[in-house]
Amino acid sequence: MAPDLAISGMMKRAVGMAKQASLHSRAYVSFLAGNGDYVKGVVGLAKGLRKVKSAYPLVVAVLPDVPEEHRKLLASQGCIVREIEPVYPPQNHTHFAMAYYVINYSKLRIWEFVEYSKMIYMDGDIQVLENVDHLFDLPNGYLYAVMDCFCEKTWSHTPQYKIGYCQQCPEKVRWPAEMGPPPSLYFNAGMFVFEPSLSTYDDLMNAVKTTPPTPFAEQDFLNMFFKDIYKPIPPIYNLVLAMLWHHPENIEIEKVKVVHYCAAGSKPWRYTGKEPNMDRKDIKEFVKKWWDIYNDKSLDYKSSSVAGAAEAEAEGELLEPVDMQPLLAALSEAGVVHYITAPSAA
Ligand SMILES: O=c1ccn([C@@H]2O[C@H](COP(=O)(O)OP(=O)(O)O)[C@@H](O)[C@H]2O)c(=O)[nH]1
Ligand SMILES: OC[C@H]1O[C@H](O[C@@H]2[C@@H](O)[C@H](O)[C@@H](O)[C@H](O)[C@@H]2O)[C@H](O)[C@@H](O)[C@H]1O
Ligand SMILES: [Mn+2]
Repeated sequence: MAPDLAISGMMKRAVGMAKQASLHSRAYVSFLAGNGDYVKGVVGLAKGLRKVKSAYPLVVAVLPDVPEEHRKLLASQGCIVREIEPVYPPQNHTHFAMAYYVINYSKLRIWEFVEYSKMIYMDGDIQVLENVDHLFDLPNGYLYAVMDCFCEKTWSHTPQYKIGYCQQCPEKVRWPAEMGPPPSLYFNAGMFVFEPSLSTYDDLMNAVKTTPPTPFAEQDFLNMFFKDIYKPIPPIYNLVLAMLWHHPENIEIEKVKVVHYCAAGSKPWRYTGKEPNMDRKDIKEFVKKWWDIYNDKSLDYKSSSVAGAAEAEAEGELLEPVDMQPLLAALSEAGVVHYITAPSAA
């Protein structure tokens, strides 16, 4: 092959690697605990992100109790599996809205994933229907998430539920002055855009040790902790399904990009249609969308090395390992200075 062609091929690879490396400073991240069926949710999310051609990988923070078989399944779907240690809130007699919520405090470990400059957290019961990579370009320094709704029975312990107040419709039942200031804007912790940081992580770990647990566990805690830098984003980025029957006026269903199957009975992999609201046409359609993605074999992960090598083989050009140093030197002379230097050959 003529030298200039060889160089251009190597240039392409170098830029590709640098792009890939710089892309790697961003990732989606989910969370998996236990040996139950939530792994299906995370596999579904991995396939959904592939379907919308997201440019970023999906990291999955797994607790030690996630079996090897589930970790292998996630890796086979292209996920980057990272084991984390559990995080427990201080002991007290709080009744969580759902008993299992206590394990959700372990989500806080993702602030330690500082090899990524920006991440989008998504619960395993979330599905992405349209590409939302542009959220990574939101200005740094804030936590972005969708406002939650206080109208489900799970909120019956709260003053806002008792008086029928919800931040989704603050004019409908006004917050009475005699009850002091209305609650701060409150986000659903099933999806949020954040920046990993060791100092924030340390502050979170210290704060969680001294903050009495409350019914919505880590979601309440995260809302307290990030109160001053929380920025609401539109509900199309995390459709908490209960919004469909409590606040349909706030939802443009055809514009929904991310669906959060958090309403009781709405987890697609356990769906029976028997719980309240689960026989709704829109719920059935969202559950079907989830299953269509989950069952779509064309969305299974084909590892780039396998796929790439197969394509290269097909093009009669086997991918040889390339010494990137001369190229990176050439790139730096050409002013492409922000590349990640290839690992030294030694
Ligand atoms: O047994 C469990 C329970 C929860 N989760 C993870 O914790 C997240 C939060 O729990 P869930 O979505 O059930 O809470 P909801 O949003 O329904 O309140 C899930 O999406 C999973 O990612 C898990 O992996 N195993
Ligand atoms: O551990 C607390 C959880 O609290 C949140 O779920 C709730 C919340 O959305 C309520 O508003 C709904 O009424 C309820 O159904 C739903 O389960 C998060 O989605 C989840 O990730 C996790 O933080
Ligand atoms: Mn959830």
